[in-house]
Amino acid sequence: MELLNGKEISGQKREELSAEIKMLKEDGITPGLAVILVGDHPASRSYVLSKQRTCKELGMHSILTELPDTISEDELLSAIETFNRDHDVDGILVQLPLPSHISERKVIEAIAPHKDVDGFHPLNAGKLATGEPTFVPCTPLGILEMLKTKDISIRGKQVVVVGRSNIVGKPVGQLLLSEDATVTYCHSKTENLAAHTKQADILIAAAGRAKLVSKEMVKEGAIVIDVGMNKVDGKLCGDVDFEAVKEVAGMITPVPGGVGPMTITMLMNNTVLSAKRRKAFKGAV
Ligand SMILES: Nc1nc2c(c(=O)[nH]1)N[C@@H](CN(C=O)c1ccc(C(=O)N[C@@H](CCC(=O)O)C(=O)O)cc1)CN2
Repeated sequence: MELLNGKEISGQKREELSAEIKMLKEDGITPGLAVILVGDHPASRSYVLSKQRTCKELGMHSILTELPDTISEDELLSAIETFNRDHDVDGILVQLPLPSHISERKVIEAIAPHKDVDGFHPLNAGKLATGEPTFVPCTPLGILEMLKTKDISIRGKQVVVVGRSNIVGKPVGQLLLSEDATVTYCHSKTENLAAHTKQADILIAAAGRAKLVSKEMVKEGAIVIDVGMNKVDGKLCGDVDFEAVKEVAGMITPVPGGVGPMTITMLMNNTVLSAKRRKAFKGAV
């Protein structure tokens, strides 16, 4: 079994991005990311600070707007609008989840699609589904980056995705379909889950249920990607029973240190992509 080390792969990708950012800055463009955090959810705060820190390390411009969880939906929408109009901002994201009185859909739809570096706007989700170039959500893009870095072949392979969220499950299946995989989606209503997962050459667990995937559900030699972030007895654990599954998997991502670090790196990737588009646009006018 080989461990798919997200920190290591992330580090390599960040070096590439750093060189691209240097070139953009030489042309007078500093990639800029605006992050909006609503409320004081400790995990969200820690992810947001990590995004800011990574921007700084890579020499990018970063703005953090913190808003109280009592903020109205309209006030949040107008904060987004300010960044939509700011020419120094290439990427905008609102950290999820949001308080229950705010519509996630309205918030995502308020972000200008050309600055939607999370890739959650329906226009960008539609482009991904129809195979057009677009911002791909960061966790799915990070998974693809890991597979490609490790020269894991995708074409014709059986990919089973457990989970159907708009952030991970659906887009990762679409992304790997565009890489010519044969994709099966499973979810909480799937009958005989193990019969499906056992077929997987690449198994992606993104259901949000601790240790859902047991050793018996995995084919010998399979690539197992764990997207789960569950807290059990105060300890972070994935959707895969890591200790047992590592005995049968060919390669496996740990939690922490697997897919998580890739998510933030691919956010930087998408912001750099957006800045490159700004540069191309500037050159064209
Ligand atoms: N607007 C968004 N909101 C959320 C997203 C997102 O992509 N956009 N994804 C998640 C949270 N997230 C990034 O925002 C994220 C989650 C986890 C990690 C990570 O590196 N995890 C570490 C462990 C961290 C820990 O100890 O708690 C790991 O797996 O090694 C990075 C980013 C939901 N919201």
